[in-house]
Amino acid sequence: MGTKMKSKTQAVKNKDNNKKAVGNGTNKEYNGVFVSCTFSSLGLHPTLCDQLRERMGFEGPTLVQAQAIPIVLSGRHALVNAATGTGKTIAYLAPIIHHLQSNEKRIERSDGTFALVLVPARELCLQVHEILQKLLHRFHWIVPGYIMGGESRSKEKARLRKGLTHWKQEREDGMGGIRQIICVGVSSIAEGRDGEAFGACSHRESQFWLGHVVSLTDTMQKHK
Ligand SMILES: Nc1ncnc2c1ncn2[C@@H]1O[C@H](COP(=O)(O)OP(=O)(O)OP(=O)(O)O)[C@@H](O)[C@H]1O
Repeated sequence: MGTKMKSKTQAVKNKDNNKKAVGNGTNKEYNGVFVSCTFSSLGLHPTLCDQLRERMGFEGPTLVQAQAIPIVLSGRHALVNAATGTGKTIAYLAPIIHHLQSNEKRIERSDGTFALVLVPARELCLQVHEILQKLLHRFHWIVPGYIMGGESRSKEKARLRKGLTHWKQEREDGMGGIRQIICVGVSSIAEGRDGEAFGACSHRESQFWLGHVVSLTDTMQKHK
């Protein structure tokens, strides 16, 4: 990430909030949800765009992806609020992969964890992990993993010992060294704490917050 971290969170509210992207990935069937630009025009790496097309079957971005991806790529914090099923998962995963693969010196497992995604449910954790595995097919040096309650602790320990560049977990602990934090379903995670801040979201909407802990470029420089 070449830009300096800015302190303000950029709020992205999908104007077409009621329409869902759920489907087989064929853009033409979902007019109003998709925009006419391409993933590469948003600034994403060509290989990543290929993966989105070939592995996921996505020919172009949804509206929320087109609105959020350039903001996240620019290094700003973002709070994205849109109807469920509008494609928010790719809106935060694609920029993370873009940044992690963009360093001249490939990151290694021993460099530690760079990004953490906090999700409110086990099922979602597994879904996000599955998407990451597909998107990372041609970026084999970026290793995804997950930690969640009810799993074998020894397996989790073994995964952590080997090193995870990108991992998801259900709870917030052990965050040292992480540069990007994504909270999915912020209102459910924040419930009982400062949940009121997100009280304006209706039940048909969900949101994620993505924060840059420090500029990833600065971190990468240390490893050169
Ligand atoms: N660019 C795209 N082109 C075609 N289909 C897409 C695109 N982006 C996402 N989808 C599909 O849309 C569906 C919903 O995406 P996703 O789960 O990311 O939405 P979401 O906004 O994160 O939903 P939720 O708020 O429920 O977590 C999925 O089936 C996904 O494969």
